Amino acid sequence: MIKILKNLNPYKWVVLAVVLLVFGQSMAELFLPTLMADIIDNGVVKGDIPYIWRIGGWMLLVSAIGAVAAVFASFYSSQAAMGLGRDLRQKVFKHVSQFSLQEFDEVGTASLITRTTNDITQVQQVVIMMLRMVISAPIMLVGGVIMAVSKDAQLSLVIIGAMPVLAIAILLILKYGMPLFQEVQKRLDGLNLVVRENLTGIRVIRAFNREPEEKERLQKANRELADVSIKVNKVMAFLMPVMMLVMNMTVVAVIWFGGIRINNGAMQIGDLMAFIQYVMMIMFALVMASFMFVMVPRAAVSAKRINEVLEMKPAFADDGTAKADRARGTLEFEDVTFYYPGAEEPALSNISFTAKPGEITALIGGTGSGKSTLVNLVPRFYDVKSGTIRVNGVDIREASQQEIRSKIGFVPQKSVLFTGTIADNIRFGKQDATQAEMEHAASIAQATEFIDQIKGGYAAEIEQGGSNLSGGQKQRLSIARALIRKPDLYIFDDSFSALDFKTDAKLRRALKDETRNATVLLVAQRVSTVVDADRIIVLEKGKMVGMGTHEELLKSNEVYREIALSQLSEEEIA
Ligand SMILES: Nc1ncnc2c1ncn2[C@@H]1O[C@H](COP(=O)(O)OP(=O)(O)OP(=O)(O)O)[C@@H](O)[C@H]1O
Repeated sequence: MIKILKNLNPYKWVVLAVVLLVFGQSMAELFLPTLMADIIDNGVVKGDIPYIWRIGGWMLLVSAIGAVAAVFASFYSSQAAMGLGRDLRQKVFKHVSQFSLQEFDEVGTASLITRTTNDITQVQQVVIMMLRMVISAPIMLVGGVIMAVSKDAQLSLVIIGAMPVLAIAILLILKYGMPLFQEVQKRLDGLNLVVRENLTGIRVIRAFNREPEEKERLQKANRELADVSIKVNKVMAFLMPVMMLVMNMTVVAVIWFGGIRINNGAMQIGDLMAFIQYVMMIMFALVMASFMFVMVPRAAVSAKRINEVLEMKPAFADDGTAKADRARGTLEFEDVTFYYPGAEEPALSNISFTAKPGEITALIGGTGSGKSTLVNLVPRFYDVKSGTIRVNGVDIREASQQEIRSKIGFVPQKSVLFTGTIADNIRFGKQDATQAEMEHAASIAQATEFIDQIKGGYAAEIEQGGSNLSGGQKQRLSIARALIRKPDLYIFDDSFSALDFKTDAKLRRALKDETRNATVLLVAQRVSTVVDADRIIVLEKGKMVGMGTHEELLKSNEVYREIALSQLSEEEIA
């Protein structure tokens, strides 16, 4: 929590203003009962009307000062807390954007979302409260005690008797409530996960008529969150009544003993009334403090979760400074082995090959054989366990990730588009591309045909995730997005799978010219897509079990022949 509070540094002057204002407000509140006692004892009892007017005027002035201070304190404390929240969200988001995919896998996207939103809001709320209470509660407590003792020291013994009772009650409640707060945030993560999966997977859920089951899953997560929240609130619900009980009993005791003292002539009526108000203030200060004891640990749980993200170091540093321009367009894997975090078996082992400009290197293999893993290592989404990957003749760890990625045109397995127009999405690859460059990229990607037919053409809006386009259309746009960069290295991760055979063939023909001076790494499921590749790498369970041209592999490689035979007829192969 303290670490998080250090982020309040830019708002130190605002915080100081809050401190001063709250101090002023508390002082005004402490002063009022004394003025009231004065009015009663010297004005009302003696029937001195001008005195009542005069002191009444003072009371109004003091109240007004207190009110103005309270309003400004509230304004500035909100300003500081909101600013802190905004800065924290920015900081977390910026930090997360440096993560490799390994950290994303580790924390989980749903939890990262809760941590950047709900957890930060929790901290924000507590900071508002703390800014005001941390100062006012001690002032009211100490000031209240001093004033009460000054009014009647003997009667103050009642307060000393009440305090331990209140303290024990608060401690007991906190002991049961605290562990539950952590659970609430954890379950909120769980609920977010289910909601996210349900909303993004709505088509599949409906197609498989899984709505009732999914509804049940959501209800379960929702119920679990509600249950633990209710449990927390049940415990916390005791807090207020218990405190009110202790407070009222104390007031009753004060009136009882105060009455006796007034009877004996040891105390004045106005002083007793002021005394009661001071007792109330002391008790309220304790209530405020106990609320803080409740809220602060709760926010501390959130602060811990935020810190966990902020302290998480990216699995590898992005500190390379080399320029990736030693051997333009080459891609080299040298004895590369890779494990996913926590996996016992390597996802890739001892992969070596070299690809040169103008060449197409294809990767083929069964599902789960490691094809996507291999291409994901090139833009350094993950780091290799051993071995070296070189892009343009430079070890990708020696250059910055930005430098390496600027040389790559990456088309992922699952097309991801962003809200905006078709043009925005293609220009995502190169922001300053001209209209001509964009149209050229679209035409190579075989996207012109459908863009021309869409109402609005390049200016047509794409909905969230590209939901108003077909799978093949999305794929062609993500290909155009990569082509527009004119990179040294193209990576196509199974990027032609949603295209029909005719478009697939046309696109590959157009690509051949376009990529004449670049290296192409291509993952494919279809043998027909890879037949004219210069080099086909056959993967099985993360190992290279063959490398060569289509003809060479047909003759010499059993795994490849099996894949080919399962897709092409004997005549086509011959
Ligand atoms: N993020 C991840 N964390 C842990 N293991 C993973 C992760 N991604 C993939 N794997 C595992 O690595 C292996 C290779 O997966 P990969 O996605 O590279 O296969 P693929 O050949 O591309 O398959 P497909 O053709 O089905 O896309 C699989 O066993 C998979 O379970």
